[in-house]
Amino acid sequence: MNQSVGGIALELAGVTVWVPSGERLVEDIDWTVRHGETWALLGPNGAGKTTLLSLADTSRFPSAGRVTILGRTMGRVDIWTLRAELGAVNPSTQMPEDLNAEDVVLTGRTGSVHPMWKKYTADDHHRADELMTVMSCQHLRGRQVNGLSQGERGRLRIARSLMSDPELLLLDEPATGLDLMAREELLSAISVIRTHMPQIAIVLVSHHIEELPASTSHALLLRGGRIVSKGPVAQSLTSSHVSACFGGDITIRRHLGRWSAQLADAWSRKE
Ligand SMILES: Nc1ncnc2c1ncn2[C@@H]1O[C@H](COP(=O)(O)OP(=O)(O)OP(=O)(O)O)[C@@H](O)[C@H]1O
Repeated sequence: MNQSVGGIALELAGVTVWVPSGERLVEDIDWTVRHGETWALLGPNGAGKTTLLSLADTSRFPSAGRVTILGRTMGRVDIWTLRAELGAVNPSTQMPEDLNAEDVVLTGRTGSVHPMWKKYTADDHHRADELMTVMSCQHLRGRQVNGLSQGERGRLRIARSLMSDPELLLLDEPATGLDLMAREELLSAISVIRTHMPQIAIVLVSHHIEELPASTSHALLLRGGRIVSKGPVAQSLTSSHVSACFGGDITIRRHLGRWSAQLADAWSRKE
């Protein structure tokens, strides 16, 4: 299903998730992600980010409320069909170490761990090549996974997830554990996706605002399972909201599209 920019990709309405012990992991969440938007899902440890992402990738059902993904409401749809239309990227996903990079990307076409050679057409090979260029990993084409760095693997995983032409891309802490250059290469590649796929909706989970790509258009800040702020970054990603979210007097700055955070008293001591 090809959606146009502005249409709803993901909608959570009155969503609460609780566990058998009665603990509420997220509560009263209303959240709409539209095609063409890149959302950052931010919050401290235990805020509920993974819980929200697991609702969006269909691996968890809400205890109350409604989750609608690409026009289909959870509980009324075959989740396997829906899952095939999502791009969900988790840095802990293993790739067969003996495959070369292009083959790994191709497996995204069939959603399989190992290549299903008979199913790939010349167009698939061409698309894999294009996506490796988008994610700045075309030079890795013939290299085996076991020789790739964490940053290279991260870009490859995203290229692989784009092979199914997902309308919704979910990125779980993509920059965690990367060194400075690998992080910067990954974040600029994520921004480039937007240029090539203007209609795709992207949700990216992070603890750190320094790890947000410049293309981030919206943010949802969570604390203790509840929303602190949400909406376009100019309104939601402010010093006061980030301070309330992480607990501290935090000053946010934006420079050349990217964000940085500093404790306000640390800043005043420097001056
Ligand atoms: N199955 C469970 N049973 C009980 N509590 C849980 C369960 N899963 C998660 N929690 C709790 O729910 C809260 C939210 O967890 P979640 O993993 O969504 O947070 P998070 O923002 O992703 O955290 P982190 O940044 O540390 O990954 C945490 O307090 C966590 O301990």
